[in-house]
Amino acid sequence: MIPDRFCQPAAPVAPIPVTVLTGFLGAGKTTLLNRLLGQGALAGAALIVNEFGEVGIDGLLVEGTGDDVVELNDGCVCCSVRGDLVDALLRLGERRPAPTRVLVETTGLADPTPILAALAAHPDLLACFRLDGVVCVVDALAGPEHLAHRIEARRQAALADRLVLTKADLADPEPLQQALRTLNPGAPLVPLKAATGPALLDAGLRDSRTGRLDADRWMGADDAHRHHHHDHGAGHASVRSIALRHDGAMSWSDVEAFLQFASAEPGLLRLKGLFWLQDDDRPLVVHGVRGYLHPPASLPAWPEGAARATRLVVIGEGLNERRLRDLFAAFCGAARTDAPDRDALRDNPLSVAGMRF
Ligand SMILES: Nc1nc2c(ncn2[C@@H]2O[C@H](COP(=O)(O)OP(=O)(O)OP(=O)(O)O)[C@@H](O)[C@H]2O)c(=O)[nH]1
Repeated sequence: MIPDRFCQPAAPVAPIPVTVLTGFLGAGKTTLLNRLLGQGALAGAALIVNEFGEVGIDGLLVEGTGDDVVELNDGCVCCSVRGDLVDALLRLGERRPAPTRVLVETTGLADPTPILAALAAHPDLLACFRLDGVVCVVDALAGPEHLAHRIEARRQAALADRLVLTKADLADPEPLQQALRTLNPGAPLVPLKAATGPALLDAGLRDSRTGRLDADRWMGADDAHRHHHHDHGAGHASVRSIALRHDGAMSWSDVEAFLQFASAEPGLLRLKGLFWLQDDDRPLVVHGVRGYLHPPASLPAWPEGAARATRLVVIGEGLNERRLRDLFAAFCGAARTDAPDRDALRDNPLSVAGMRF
């Protein structure tokens, strides 16, 4: 059984979903934001717009939002103004009526991971907010170049739950689509013209409008493709996502041990997954950012229509895919002949280091 400390009681007030909108410089984040505002998809939402420079230009470009735009200028949310971001979120959390959603637009150079880490680990933020998803805007014109040469651009795209493709009118989008399929095959790719609230928001495990659990939306539906994905572009493939799946139930101690090893993997940026446990018919949701593992939480039941299976997505930089797969296989009881099994790993945790590189 899972220790009680991991079973979270139902929150008395529904946490406010937070969407992180990211994308490299000039990719079209503000354009997308204005499109969503024009459609009314962000009614009742509050926006936090971050940009470099003392004068908040983006705040002026966001149309018709009145008081609900908080500008964080002169720094980047992922580093110098992270404290300001936390303060801005906490103030929004105290507002009554509470915003229906908060959308944080990052600067084009931001690494979204520290923002996700703050949402996962800051106790006051955890009480009011939940990360709904990361939307990343990528442009067909400059995107392939940025993905090839800028680590920030690759991080943003790899961490995304939804990718929005812009400037397909200016350049053939095929090279960009190919690069994204390698980097993050699980995230749906939505053309700007088709970008709507339903296509981009509510990317979390629970649909905020219906309260329904939807594992496919959360994990990215293209599981099969990702499962069989191999590293094609060795030169620039250092940031990427890896999917793991096991169709049998696992013991809690195996899950715990696997998570301990996996969250210590160098280069880990994000880990999300559902575990099927032997002694518990409720799925266990796990969410990790960098080395921090959010306390696993049991859902009341399996999402309707979802097959019972353990499914994980691991996103990271320079991840050792082979070692991760071997670790996962070991704790699923399916160790490969030339890799240590779960008992060997438990007896001698250092043997992880000895696994193939
Ligand atoms: N032709 C064309 N232009 C676009 C498209 N999407 C965005 N743009 C233009 O690209 C420029 C940059 O778009 P923004 O929305 O300001 O990009 P951003 O990501 O917010 O930019 P930064 O805040 O500087 O990082 C603007 O001139 C947009 O009008 C598109 O799909 N097609």
